[in-house]
Amino acid sequence: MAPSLRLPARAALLSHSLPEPRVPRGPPVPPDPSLQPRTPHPRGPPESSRPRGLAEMPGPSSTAFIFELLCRGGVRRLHEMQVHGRCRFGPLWKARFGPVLTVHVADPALVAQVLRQEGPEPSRALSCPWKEHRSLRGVPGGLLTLEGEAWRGSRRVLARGLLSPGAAKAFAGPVATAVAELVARLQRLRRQHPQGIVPDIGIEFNRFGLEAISWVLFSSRLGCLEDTGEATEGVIRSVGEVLALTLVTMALPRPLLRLNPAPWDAFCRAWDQLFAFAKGHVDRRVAAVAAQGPLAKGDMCVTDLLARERVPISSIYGNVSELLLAGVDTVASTLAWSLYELARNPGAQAALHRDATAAATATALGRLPLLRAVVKETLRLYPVIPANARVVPDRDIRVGNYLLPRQTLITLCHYATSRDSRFFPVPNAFRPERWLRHRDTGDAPGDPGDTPGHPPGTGHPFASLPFGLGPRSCVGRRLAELQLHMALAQILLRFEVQPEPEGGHVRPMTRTLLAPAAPIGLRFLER
Ligand code: HEM
Repeated sequence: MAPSLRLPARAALLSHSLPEPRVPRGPPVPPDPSLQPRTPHPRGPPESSRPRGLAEMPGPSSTAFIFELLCRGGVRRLHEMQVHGRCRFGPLWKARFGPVLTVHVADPALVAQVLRQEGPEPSRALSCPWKEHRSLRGVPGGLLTLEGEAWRGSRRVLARGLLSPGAAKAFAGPVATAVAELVARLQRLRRQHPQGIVPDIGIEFNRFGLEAISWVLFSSRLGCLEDTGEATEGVIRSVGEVLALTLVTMALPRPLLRLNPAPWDAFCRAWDQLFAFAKGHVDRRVAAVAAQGPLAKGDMCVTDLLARERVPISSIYGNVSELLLAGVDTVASTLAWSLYELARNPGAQAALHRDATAAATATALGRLPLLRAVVKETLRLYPVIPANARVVPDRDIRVGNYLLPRQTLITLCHYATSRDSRFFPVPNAFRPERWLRHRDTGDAPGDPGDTPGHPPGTGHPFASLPFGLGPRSCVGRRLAELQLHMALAQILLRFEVQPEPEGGHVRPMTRTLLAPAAPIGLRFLER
């Protein structure tokens, strides 16, 4: 079990004493000019006694920022703009994203300050296109968009089903089947190519993500990984469109959006398709269970859990639609980046293959310290959610030298903090060993997962927070880690993975999530 998932413990951790940020130790940090903040503050910026107001905070002018976003492709480079913003303005700056003013926080100690002061019902946004879609259609949303008491009710049920210690066990069977189908598909695809190349592994991992999450949500076997699985491509496309259009619809000034409603219409259509798909499968499952009689606990999917708690059917639709969105590309991108890096780092791949071969059972496989370290390092370099958000609760809060008024939107710059050379020496290098202890014992207390993203000996506990933290953190974390660990281990047991000979360097791009900017092609050699 990943101890970091014990929610009450983590809530207590947040409200009382967070581990003091550690000053980086170890070898001197080679300078990385592109990533150096204007003023280095290993323990966070020093605070003056009288906090300043928002008006005094630095930041780009609104026109310059909008120009950068819309005319110079900045929406796709938002993650890089975090790094540039920190270099130019320091660890706190303000900018206008569309109609909304947001304060960027790009220092782990300041991220800790924000999270320490969030209330029991944290909010990520006052308004956003996803919420606008729900209110336009008059349908309830799910965990991603609900707030307050409604959020708390759904969160309680879903956390019990997805984050409790038994959750991973309950989903291990379906995930193992999906992994076996993925490996078989990779084998078929590699045989179709003279050099054993699969030209776009992202698509294959999207299919895997949808197959696994559909089983977990509604016990539906979709057959996404079979050769005839094209029927589900529409769902994958809809997820992609929602993600691609979210930031555009958010950043475009409202008058422009009214003049050219095409992006907004396409965005709503994509969400409608996801809701329709989810509704079909929820209805089918509810009818099947009604006909079949009471279920054993181990046979329950998320739809069953929500129905058992008498959650209204429209809220079940909203919740599973949003879980569907959250569960496909997140896992797929992380798998793609992990294999991309392992293909380019044959030493790490060979070490992981050695450990995986020696593991006697599937459980031992999932607990391999190096496997967990590979996933942590991948998520440090490519945090799926490069920027998270929080709304200041109903009172002003102090962050660094500034007093942020209630309801201010805060952008937590996770991409910038997780590539900060003060906390991760040679920050752009893939080095899973940063996360290993000398005598790493996997899941024992004190595992790096215990504190949020804290590599032993160097880092800062808030420098890499790929699943967020606190009561609003990722509810799918346990399921995601299960899928990532199982899929990576089985792929590496079966294949040696090499870069595509003609393939170049693939950069990340922001598409709401951080995704590969070009297809990742890899060569799979049978072991
Ligand atoms: C590598 C995979 C994943 C990563 C890195 C990831 C990351 C995140 C992050 C950073 C957040 C925001 C947390 C916060 O605000 O503190 C989040 C929220 C969420 N994630 Fe994930 N996620 C992943 C996979 C999944 C999966 C597989 C599911 C579905 C089962 C899922 C469902 C959700 C939901 C519903 C929320 C909103 C939680 C709430 O507001 O209460 N995620 N995720």
